[in-house]
Amino acid sequence: MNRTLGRIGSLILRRCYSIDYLVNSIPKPGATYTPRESEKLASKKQASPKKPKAKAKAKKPVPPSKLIDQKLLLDGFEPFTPAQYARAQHVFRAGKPVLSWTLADYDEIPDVKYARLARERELKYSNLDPYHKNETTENMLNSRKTFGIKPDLLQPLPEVLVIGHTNAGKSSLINRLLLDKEKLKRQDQLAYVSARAGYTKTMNCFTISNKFRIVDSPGFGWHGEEVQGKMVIDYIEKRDLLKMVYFLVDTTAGLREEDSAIVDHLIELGVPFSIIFTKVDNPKVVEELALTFEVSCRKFISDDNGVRDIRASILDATGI
Ligand SMILES: Nc1nc2c(ncn2[C@@H]2O[C@H](COP(=O)(O)OP(=O)(O)OP(=O)(O)O)[C@@H](O)[C@H]2O)c(=O)[nH]1
Ligand SMILES: [Mg+2]
Repeated sequence: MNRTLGRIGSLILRRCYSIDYLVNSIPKPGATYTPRESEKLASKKQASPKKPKAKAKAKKPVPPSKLIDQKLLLDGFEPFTPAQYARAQHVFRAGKPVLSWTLADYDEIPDVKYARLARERELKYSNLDPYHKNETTENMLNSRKTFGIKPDLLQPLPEVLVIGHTNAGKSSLINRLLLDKEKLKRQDQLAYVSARAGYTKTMNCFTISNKFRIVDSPGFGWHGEEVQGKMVIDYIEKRDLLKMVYFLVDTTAGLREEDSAIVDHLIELGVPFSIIFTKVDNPKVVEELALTFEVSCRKFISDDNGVRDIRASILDATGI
């Protein structure tokens, strides 16, 4: 376990994101928060009598996290330019997500299936002896028939995949990325969310504005099923269009053995991935997580900023 963590810290972890979902535990810009000891020392001058006042003001249903604070937000992620962020927000907000496919078998992905059927057809006609070949068979061979599949589905678009343990928050994240916050009611969800582990049973692919695709996946581990895992692994191993894997780690559960195994596999395959820490609205687990990751996971970002970062990252990864 330690070996894997070390590798994540030093080599692979391209970027850490965390999503504060549902509960707003992060002080909003302009809001007050309780400074940490290090900050107090750093800014002795500013330790003005205003602070107790500020403390008294901070009456929120959920107290601000000790680790996620304004300072961390400020020196948090700056990997993208303001223009990139703005563009990402625009693309996601204006984009119309469409469910393109929902499957439990890699070979049934429309373009994969099409390629297979086309190969089979070619084989069939190439085996015909010249005497039996006629114009019709030639036409069949060269035809761009889609075998009944909507041509749009065959259009190659860059894809990103969301994976993680069951209940890690994959479908929640996808909803959060694709829908406005106000629309996050159950009836408006694109990817169904449930407290029951193992809820998503298929890989579900959403196409956004015909530009790129985001794929939700069934979780592995507790209540996950082998056959579902096979499709996800097939997809990771074979899918040329895959540009980035977003690997979700539920901070309330910590990094599990299964997580380490998948991370190892991603490393072996050389598939680019980013880790997203979910459920960071519990300050206690965040504290533990920060201790575990120490250097590599110092920065936590708020709900909106987190979503903004991931959106920008998706555009970056897909080259949109
Ligand atoms: N507090 C909190 N709860 C969350 C967060 N993200 C997801 N949840 C909850 O966690 C549970 C599981 O969320 P899902 O999005 O269905 O998780 P999943 O990874 O898609 O799960 P499977 O489809 O079963 O693999 C739901 O009850 C969500 O409301 C978060 O950031 N904070
Ligand atoms: Mg799900």
